Amino acid sequence: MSRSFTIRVPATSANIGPGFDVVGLSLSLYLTLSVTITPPTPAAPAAPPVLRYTGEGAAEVPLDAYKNLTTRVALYVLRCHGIRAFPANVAIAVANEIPFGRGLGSSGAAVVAGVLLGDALGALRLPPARMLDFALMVERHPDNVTAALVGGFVGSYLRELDPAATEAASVPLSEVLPEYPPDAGEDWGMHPPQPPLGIGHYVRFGWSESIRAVAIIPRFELSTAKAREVLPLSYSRKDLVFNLQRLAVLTTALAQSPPDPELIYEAMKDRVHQPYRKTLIPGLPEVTSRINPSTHPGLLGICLSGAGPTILALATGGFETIAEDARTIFREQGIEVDWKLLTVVGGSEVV
Ligand SMILES: Nc1ncnc2c1ncn2[C@@H]1O[C@H](COP(=O)(O)OP(=O)(O)OP(=O)(O)O)[C@@H](O)[C@H]1O
Ligand SMILES: N[C@@H](CCO)C(=O)O
Repeated sequence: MSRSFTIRVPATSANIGPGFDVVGLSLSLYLTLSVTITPPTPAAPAAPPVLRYTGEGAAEVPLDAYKNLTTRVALYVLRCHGIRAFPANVAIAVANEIPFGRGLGSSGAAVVAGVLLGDALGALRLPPARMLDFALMVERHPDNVTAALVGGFVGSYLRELDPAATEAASVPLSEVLPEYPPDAGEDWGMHPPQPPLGIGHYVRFGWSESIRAVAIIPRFELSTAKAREVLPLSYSRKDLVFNLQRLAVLTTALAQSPPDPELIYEAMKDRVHQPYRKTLIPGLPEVTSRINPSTHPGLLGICLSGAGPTILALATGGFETIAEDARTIFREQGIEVDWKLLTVVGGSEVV
């Protein structure tokens, strides 16, 4: 008897202005994996996983299960539990709505989908906290993966680990997710580094039902790695206090009904990452200053989504005007955009 299940993981927007590497929001675009496992028969003998892929990223994503990010994460989870290989005859049809490298958490979704896939294929029944540990061994900042896993508006921190656990959690990614060579022997990669217990901890904040997210998505990719390279290693006390003050207010202000635009617009300003990323995203300062609650009724606040280049506008109305005016500002810089009106959704599901 064949077995089928579906994994659905939402897009996410990290930071929301001042909450760099801390807060994330799950949004209504999905990475969906439809998985079927068929037991081998004499007519259909055991075969390695077959991946099919449609939607965002289809032209560039590897379909070899030993190279694809999601299936490599699944294999990492399986091997950490002593399971050498994928079950025979696994077919995975991926449908992806989350654009790659735009600041909408595509890699976080792929990693979370991989953890859920490994858990389901190995019948491991890992609790969510342990799943988060596995996701954090691959994507080292917690904001996207936590929101993608548990859903909603979420804040998270990484626990301070003892020296042994710190070492375990800081092994190079190439050791966690090795490129499985085609000629690898049976035992190759069988002893990957185990995640320490309880790396990430989170809390879900309230969210006002009236708030929607307008994602203004430039038609170019910006890798998170590149957008992190431009950030300084240290910050002034003034800039850190600027962000802490705003983040403390923002986490409660977005739950209030009705939400207060004056409070939220100021609370979504940032001095930790956006000022440095403007060199990679022409038009960023203009969009976030020229679109404000005075010029655009309904707007609450506006920020870079994750590492960019997407801009996230939180609003209770005036969505189309906000998006079209952002389009005009980006066009002045020679950048074309698409936009989507999104809602805040629940976390990942396996059904
Ligand atoms: N569904 C997927 N399957 C396989 N690989 C993926 C998938 N989604 C994303 N990736 C990989 O992740 C890369 C994008 O990750 P990156 O961290 O640079 O951006 P992002 O996650 O979209 O943005 P951000 O982290 O700022 O929200 C892609 O180029 C691709 O290599
Ligand atoms: N907090 C991360 C999110 C990337 O998805 C960053 O801004 O680099």
